[in-house]
Amino acid sequence: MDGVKLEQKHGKARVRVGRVWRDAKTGTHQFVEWNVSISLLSDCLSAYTNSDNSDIVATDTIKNTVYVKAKECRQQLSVEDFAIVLGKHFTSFYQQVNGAIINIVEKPWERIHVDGQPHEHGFKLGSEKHTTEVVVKKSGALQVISGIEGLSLLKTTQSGFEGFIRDKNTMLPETRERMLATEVAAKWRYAFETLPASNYFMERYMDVKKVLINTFFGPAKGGVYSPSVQSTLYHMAKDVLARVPDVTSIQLKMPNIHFLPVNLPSKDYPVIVKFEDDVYLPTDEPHGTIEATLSRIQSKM
Ligand SMILES: O=c1[nH]c(=O)c2[nH]c(=O)[nH]c2[nH]1
Repeated sequence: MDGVKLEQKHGKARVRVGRVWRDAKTGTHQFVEWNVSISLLSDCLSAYTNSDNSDIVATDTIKNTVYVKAKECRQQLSVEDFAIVLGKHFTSFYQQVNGAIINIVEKPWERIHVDGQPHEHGFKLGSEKHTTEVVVKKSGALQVISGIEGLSLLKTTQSGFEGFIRDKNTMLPETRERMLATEVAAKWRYAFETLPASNYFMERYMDVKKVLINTFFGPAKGGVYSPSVQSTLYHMAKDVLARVPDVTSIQLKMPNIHFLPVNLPSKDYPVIVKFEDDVYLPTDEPHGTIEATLSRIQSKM
């Protein structure tokens, strides 16, 4: 049809795979669980316009390929490296495929310790998740975004919020003493040109996570004062760019999860509960939404 433009992609979402690697010498097992979503950018327009499926990679084949490639990876690898393996396969194996977008979320299985000893084959579920989005072009060009989801952080003091706009709808009192709680979701982009060495992505993930946590809390003794979620978020992003040189930009989403002071006044008695920075009502809804992206000049997120 004249005067219209068709843009399309297809793939398979939420392909779940668990992979065990067994070391026969030591008896130690490694384990990961991944949730993989794949979108292919391919020349299959006639499937849409002419009922001709001859250029389609079936989404069922896409799903099977996840298991084939998981089997072929003989050593444990990061979500980023597995996404690159998949993206390279689809863009090089199929003439029709010009690009592949791979998203993976890793479930946080952690090795269990029994009597202080790492268990050979026992794991328990942790909290925050390691994520990635990799775009592979037919030329082999790569874009890698890594991320962390569900990093729940809370401090019981060293947080306040003052000096904001006051109008007829404002009830919130100013304070220099409150709880600060959030569930950090971060995504960051890398600057590398060529494929990095193995372990690179795991190491950078640990680096970024450590900076986010250290900057949120400050020193173990005394902490650091937060004048707002916005300010703390900015310092966290700035410290990641300062301390992890390969990261060119970072996006942080930090909901402000409120802990409301509990005051129970009474008509008949002096007061039932008087708030003294001690008893709170934890709430999920509603929550503040605060997010920002910090980039080195000339990089894009
Ligand atoms: O750190 C905060 N930032 C806000 O934008 C905000 N708004 C609000 O009601 N409380 C807070 N706290």
